[in-house]
Amino acid sequence: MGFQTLDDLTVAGRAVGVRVDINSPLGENAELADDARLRAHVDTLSELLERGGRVAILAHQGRPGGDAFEGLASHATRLDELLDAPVDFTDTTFSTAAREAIDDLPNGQAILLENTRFYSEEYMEFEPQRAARTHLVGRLAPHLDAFVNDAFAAAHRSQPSLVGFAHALPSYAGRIMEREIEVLGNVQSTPTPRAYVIGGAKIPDSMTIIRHSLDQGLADEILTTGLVANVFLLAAGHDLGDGSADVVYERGHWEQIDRAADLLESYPEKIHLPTDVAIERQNRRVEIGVEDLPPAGDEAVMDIGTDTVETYSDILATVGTTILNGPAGVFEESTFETGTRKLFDVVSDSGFSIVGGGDTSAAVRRFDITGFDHISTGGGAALRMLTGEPLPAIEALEA
Ligand SMILES: Nc1ncnc2c1ncn2[C@@H]1O[C@H](COP(=O)(O)OP(=O)(O)OP(=O)(O)O)[C@@H](O)[C@H]1O
Ligand SMILES: O=C(O)[C@H](O)COP(=O)(O)O
Repeated sequence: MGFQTLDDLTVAGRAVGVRVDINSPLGENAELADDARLRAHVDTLSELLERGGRVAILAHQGRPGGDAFEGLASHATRLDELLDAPVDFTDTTFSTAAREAIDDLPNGQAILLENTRFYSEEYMEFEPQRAARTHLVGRLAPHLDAFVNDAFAAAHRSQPSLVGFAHALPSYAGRIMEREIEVLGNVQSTPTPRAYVIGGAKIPDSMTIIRHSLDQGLADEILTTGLVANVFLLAAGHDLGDGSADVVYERGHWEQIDRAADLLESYPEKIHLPTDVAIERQNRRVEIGVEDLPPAGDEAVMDIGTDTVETYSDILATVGTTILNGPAGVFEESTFETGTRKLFDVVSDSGFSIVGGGDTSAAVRRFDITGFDHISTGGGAALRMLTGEPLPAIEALEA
């Protein structure tokens, strides 16, 4: 690995800035609705605190203008509960008060600084050298002895707190970052044959993963589900009816049908499409074979069907590794959760299994499925890593 880890860092008595990704779903009153990302960082934070570090935690929440763009007070309260050491909060990020609070931190105690994206520069992307000259990094770095980046889920952004500190201070990968790079960056070393189960709604990213994994010889089987499968079914000449076609069209994915058609032409034996699908008819789930498409009126394809789950399970029983990204259907609705629940269950029992994606992880938690070998904390970051794209925050750690 071309970067240093916590094993290389002298912690006791030193002020350590730690960038985490605790960007989380919020409830109606802007309170934390899911603490999974906070729990994921407990290992790194506890280790630094137990080793006597004075820990200043940096994080973002939401995007400027978005619904989830809120402060981090409730995140601090939850971190304080999750960690054995006290976690304070300051409602500014790099003001005099915030910097004094860092200077005054006793050994083994932490403070969470306010949402980094409250400051305009943090929502811009820079080269590390330039990011080091932003107000956020420029004002905080002199109060820190070292920087730890554990925010793998945001590693695809070259924003100041993610790449600038790495230029200004001795820098180290946190435990999440280390493990994600080890697993997602070494897919080529996992047991073969490999199946990629690709679903969900991020069609362009999914097409890129499928193309990359097949062209690089990483994938032996591609099992398509979710909206991704709908695009492949359209590319294969199936008429999905107005309901599904409208969804693909409204989300601007119409041109992705050509990419799917090219993939089917290049790899006809490796790419698998659903043989049956679930549609909504009079508020009930009805399964139909793809030969019976299109459904009536604006009925939309919302899930894969039972036969497809069985066929895919037979393939998964023969592989050494499965990489899973994206739910198999609209799992948020109980009528259409079956495909996702059953298929995820099978994947969790098959060889070595890697799961990535925010909604995918949410589905894993919702159905309480255990047994996966690696559940990535990242959505976009995991996707990019799986397609072989460099991630700026990791590159900054390696520089
Ligand atoms: N057939 C379908 N029609 C419409 N939406 C679908 C269908 N199948 C799955 N979805 C939707 O796909 C969404 C999840 O897709 P997405 O690609 O965002 O997952 P993810 O990769 O796990 O998440 P992220 O990349 O955001 O971290 C869910 O909201 C689900 O309802
Ligand atoms: O949730 C995520 O994917 C990360 O926290 C990055 O958030 P962003 O997509 O708003 O940059």
